[in-house]
Amino acid sequence: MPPDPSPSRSTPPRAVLLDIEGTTIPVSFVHDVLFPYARAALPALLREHADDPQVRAAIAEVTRLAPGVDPLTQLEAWMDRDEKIAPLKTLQGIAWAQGYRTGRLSARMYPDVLPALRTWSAAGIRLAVYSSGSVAAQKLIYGHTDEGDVTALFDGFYDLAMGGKRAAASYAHIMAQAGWVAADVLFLSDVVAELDAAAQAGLRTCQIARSEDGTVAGTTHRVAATFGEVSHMFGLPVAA
Ligand SMILES: CSCCC(=O)C(=O)COP(=O)(O)O
Ligand SMILES: [Mg+2]
Repeated sequence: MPPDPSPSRSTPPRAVLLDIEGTTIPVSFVHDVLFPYARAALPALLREHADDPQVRAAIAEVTRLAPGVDPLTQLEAWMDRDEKIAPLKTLQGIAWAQGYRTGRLSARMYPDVLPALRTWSAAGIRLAVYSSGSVAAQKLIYGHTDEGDVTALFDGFYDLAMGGKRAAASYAHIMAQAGWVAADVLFLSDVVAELDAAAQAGLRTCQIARSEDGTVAGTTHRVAATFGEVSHMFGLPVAA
């Protein structure tokens, strides 16, 4: 197991920054439920809500990034490649809002996540989210879980407005916005490239390798299969 490279590794982290897909929520929920829902809803959203200021701004951004291409065609191409592009993420979030509101969508969290987050939060560990999904979509997913609304656990929500998850500068921006010191913060993600970027910015890192998702454990970061293992590995309080 690689050592935790943080200079303050002997003390537990004071804050935890969390990826969503593959870390707190199964990849299958995002790919088999959320993404198809948005794909099916987007044509009507673009057709019927083109005057909504948020929709209009997102479509304008799609057109700026892909001039001369029909916006829906471009969005579908990005979805085919699971591209993390801000206007796509904004529009997906708007589409999901309706699904959550009507009760057709409810998020399944991994069973080890909430007990750990509640225990860490109760012990004063600060929690924040960093996902490619828009901040609105993050608040929706955690506002509509099978366990109810859990958004109050988090102090901050960060999305692609901070930059891409594979760029070290994005983590530096989040540290500045949150007022956190990088060495005090543990970043949890299933994706090694994201962990590499966070480590470059000075954060402590742990890969979450879920067997359900078939995540392949890397060799350059510490690896845990559950949040319970994370607690033991980093000296965080353990859920009862
Ligand atoms: C806010 S839930 C949907 C997440 C999403 O759209 C996505 O692309 C997954 O991003 P993550 O950074 O959480 O892996
Ligand atoms: Mg992920």
